Amino acid sequence: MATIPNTFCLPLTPVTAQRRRNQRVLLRRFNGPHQFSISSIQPFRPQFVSCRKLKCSVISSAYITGPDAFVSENDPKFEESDDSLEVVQPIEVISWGFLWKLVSRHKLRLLASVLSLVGCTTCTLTMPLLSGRFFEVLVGTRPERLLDLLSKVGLLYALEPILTIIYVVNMNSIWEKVMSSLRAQIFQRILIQKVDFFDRYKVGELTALLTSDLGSLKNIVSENTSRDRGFRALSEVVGTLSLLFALSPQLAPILGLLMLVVSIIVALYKRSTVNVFKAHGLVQASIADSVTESFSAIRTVRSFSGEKRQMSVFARQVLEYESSGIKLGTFKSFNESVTRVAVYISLMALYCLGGSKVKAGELSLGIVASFIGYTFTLTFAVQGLVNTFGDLRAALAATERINSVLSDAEIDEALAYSLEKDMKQKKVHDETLELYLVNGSNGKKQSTKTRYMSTLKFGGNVRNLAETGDICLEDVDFSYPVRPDVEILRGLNLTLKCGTVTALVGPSGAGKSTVVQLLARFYEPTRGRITVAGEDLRTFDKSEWARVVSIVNQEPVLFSVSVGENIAYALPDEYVSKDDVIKAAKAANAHEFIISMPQGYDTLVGERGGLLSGGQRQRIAIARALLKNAPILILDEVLDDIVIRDGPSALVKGSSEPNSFG
Ligand SMILES: Nc1ncnc2c1ncn2[C@@H]1O[C@H](COP(=O)(O)OP(=O)(O)OP(=O)(O)O)[C@@H](O)[C@H]1O
Repeated sequence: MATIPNTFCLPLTPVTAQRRRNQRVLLRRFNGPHQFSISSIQPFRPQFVSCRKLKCSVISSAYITGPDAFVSENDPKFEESDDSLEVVQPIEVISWGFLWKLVSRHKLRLLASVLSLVGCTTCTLTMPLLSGRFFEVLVGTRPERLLDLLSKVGLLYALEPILTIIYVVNMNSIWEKVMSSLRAQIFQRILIQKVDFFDRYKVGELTALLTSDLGSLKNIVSENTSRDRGFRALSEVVGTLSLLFALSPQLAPILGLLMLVVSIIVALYKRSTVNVFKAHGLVQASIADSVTESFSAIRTVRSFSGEKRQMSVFARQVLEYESSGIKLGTFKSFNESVTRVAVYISLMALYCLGGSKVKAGELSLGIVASFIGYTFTLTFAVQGLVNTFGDLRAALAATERINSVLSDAEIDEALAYSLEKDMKQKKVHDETLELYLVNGSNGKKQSTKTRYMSTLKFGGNVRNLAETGDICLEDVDFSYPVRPDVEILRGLNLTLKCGTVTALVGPSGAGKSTVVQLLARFYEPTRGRITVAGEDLRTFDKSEWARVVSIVNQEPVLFSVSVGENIAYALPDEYVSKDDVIKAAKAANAHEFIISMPQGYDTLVGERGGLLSGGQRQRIAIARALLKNAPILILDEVLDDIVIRDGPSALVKGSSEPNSFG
């Protein structure tokens, strides 16, 4: 494993006597391969500055994710792209155009769906007509053989289910494929947001976008392919009305009126329940939120005996859910009975008017019987159609929610470009990623991307620079985007000398971890710049930069896979041999405890690594960082007794394992 030219420790707070002793150990031990320096950082007294200034400095269309790079000389690469620095309008994640683009990729299935829909509707609408004829044959007013008529009815009964299968299967397949692409696109879109986006939204809210909101969109087709819903209901309503006016212009208005009344009733029902539905949905979401919070913080709940409190919070929400559910039920029952009343009135009108016309010989018995059949067809179809409109409205609201969260949020352009570049150059060999390769509908965005991608410096350079050059923070100011009026860093100048270990010390909240986040480019300075070998970090492809920085965080997070897989995550796009994993674990002094676990490297670590101790988690995180073999290693509050061995170079923080350093 290569040496670590730049090592940056961020450990020492609060600076207790014990820790001071540890620092000395650190110093003594590092007088070998590395030089060691300690920089101190003082908390910056928060100042309230004008937000206007900060807002203006954000250039959303550029790959520069903070303000303009502070470059002493004119950089031709920046000038080339000047004309495209105008603000790009927020791009809707889900638009009609994009949906159509996804749907139209399945033209054959679409054709099969349309043809089978026409077939199904024809069968359905012919049935009441044949029932009418059946009565006429029975009473002898129609000179048709009963067997012929029954064979026609039998044919329709056989055809309709077959066509229904073709229709439902194709519609579902198209929509499932569309939804998969959409889900993948939205997941990717969330993944490439700037880090402050994740400071703004709770995980539960983001999860809801991908689950319940996209679920509403999915339902618009998957729950509306049955006979009385969606396109089938629409085609039945249109078909029935046309047929009725052709059969009997005198009776048709009765059913036309029925249709109007039923749709008004259902629409009124929907409208009056909008708020109850909304409240119901919100309570449902907050139940999910509170369940996630209770279970993920189960140890905190236990340690404070907070079970009763959590139970009471949950029960309050469940009761709210129950009460909105009961209200919905009451509305539903009114809707059902009023609709029935409308149907019965229409039937009575049909019996009276139709009966008198049959008696007067103006209308055949078969037509009146068909009309009675069409009454039910029309009622179910209209009800279904209005319900489908309700679903459509829910889907539109969900789409609006997704768009409002994601369209205005700022994508981390630098990350998006490098990810797209990797995928386009097929650097990532994974067939499942094909799902993400659907271009959005915005061509302008594409051309802006391509232009900015060309302004990034050649990626291969980054590693060389990081291995040989100092890292300098030059006059850096920083405020977190969620609290733009609180300055965390002001005018910070710091040099991390190449080939040395630098420790940053300071009181809690001074901004040490913030410096780490800036070095990792999770955030960009609000003023000033960070350079490596004199080059502004913002001129580098973000993924390339991520490859040259390894971080072990204060609270390292592990994935709920095996220990070995967690270490191998250092190189997520590459094949990592078990030998390399073991070598890294040994260097991080983690090998012994790993092999003492029941399944060794295959032991599962649980959610967020919860089945391991904090120290074990950190050792695995260090092994992961070492396997990455990045030229810059950042340790943020690594436990005092953690020892890293790394071939000729090593970093020790803490002194409780005197024999672990060779
Ligand atoms: N994501 C964030 N959004 C807004 N403010 C933040 C965020 N993270 C940290 N802060 C604030 O920034 C300040 C500096 O925090 P930072 O974590 O850098 O301190 P630190 O020196 O590393 O502290 P410690 O030694 O306790 O870890 C604190 O006041 C903190 O509240």
